[in-house]
Amino acid sequence: MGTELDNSLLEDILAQVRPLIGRGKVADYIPALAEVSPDHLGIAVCTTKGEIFRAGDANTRFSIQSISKVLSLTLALTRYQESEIWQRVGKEPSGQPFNSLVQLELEQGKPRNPFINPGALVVCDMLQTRLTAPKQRMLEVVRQLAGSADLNYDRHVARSEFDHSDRNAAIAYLMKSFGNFDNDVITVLHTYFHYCALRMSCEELARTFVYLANKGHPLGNEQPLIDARQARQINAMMVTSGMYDGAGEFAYRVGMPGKSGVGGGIIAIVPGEMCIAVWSPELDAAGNSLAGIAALELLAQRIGRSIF
Ligand SMILES: NC(=O)CC[C@H](N)C(=O)O
Repeated sequence: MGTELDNSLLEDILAQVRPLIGRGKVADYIPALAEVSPDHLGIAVCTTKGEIFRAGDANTRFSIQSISKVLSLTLALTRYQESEIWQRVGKEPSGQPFNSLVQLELEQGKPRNPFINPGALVVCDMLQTRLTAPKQRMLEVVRQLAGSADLNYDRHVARSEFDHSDRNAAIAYLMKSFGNFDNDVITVLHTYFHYCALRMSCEELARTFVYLANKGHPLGNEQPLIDARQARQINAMMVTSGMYDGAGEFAYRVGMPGKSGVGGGIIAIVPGEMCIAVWSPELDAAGNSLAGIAALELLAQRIGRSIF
């Protein structure tokens, strides 16, 4: 075991990683994301008992981007048989950038996993089929999980991504050409971009995703969102695919299931114990938060946690 977890430990960790700001690059392929100041740095922890620890900009909301891919998969698991999902999307790491088209063509339009863009687009296509109002439903679920009734989409970010959607549109149309996409591409892109444009703080993220540390049980809720086995399976896929082409490095340095977004957020899970959320907008070459990974690495060392 290591140092006890408290707010001052988190403050200390942020002070240690702050000098890394300036070494990464804020995502600019979605212009609205480039408007965010690179100086933000926040961390929050939510334990399965509901204790919250925080430091820095833990309560500032930002665009969660691909962290939403975990939420869309979770929602799909509540609406579909598992076999229906896994016949359309795989469970293997891609070893490619999150928005790559190459593998998708070679593998007949079946995405490697639900955490790269093609996989998440297929999952959103499935949600579009089964939910009458997929954007509204997601908001209800996330507001409930985070305990924040005023959580919302950042329409400016969603619009900006829609205006620069050629690559994601190409991915969706390619899958449609292989028969792995049922709904209107533009409609599904719209849903997907809104999910990515959810604005949440580290504290809200840590509360929201603690169900993955708690056998599928959201905070303060007797009813599980998904079952314990499914929570374990999502964690396993986060280890292999949650950080794209940086998954190996992240497993090596941090040793926890993690999921990143190009807004600079990362969630990490210590099964049975806690969810940690970090935010620093500058990214490394794989599109993961540079200082965010460093903060998680330090925290894992200081509290002596790893799943390995
Ligand atoms: N890795 C990410 O966060 C990418 C999400 C982003 N909305 C995209 O589709 O490109």
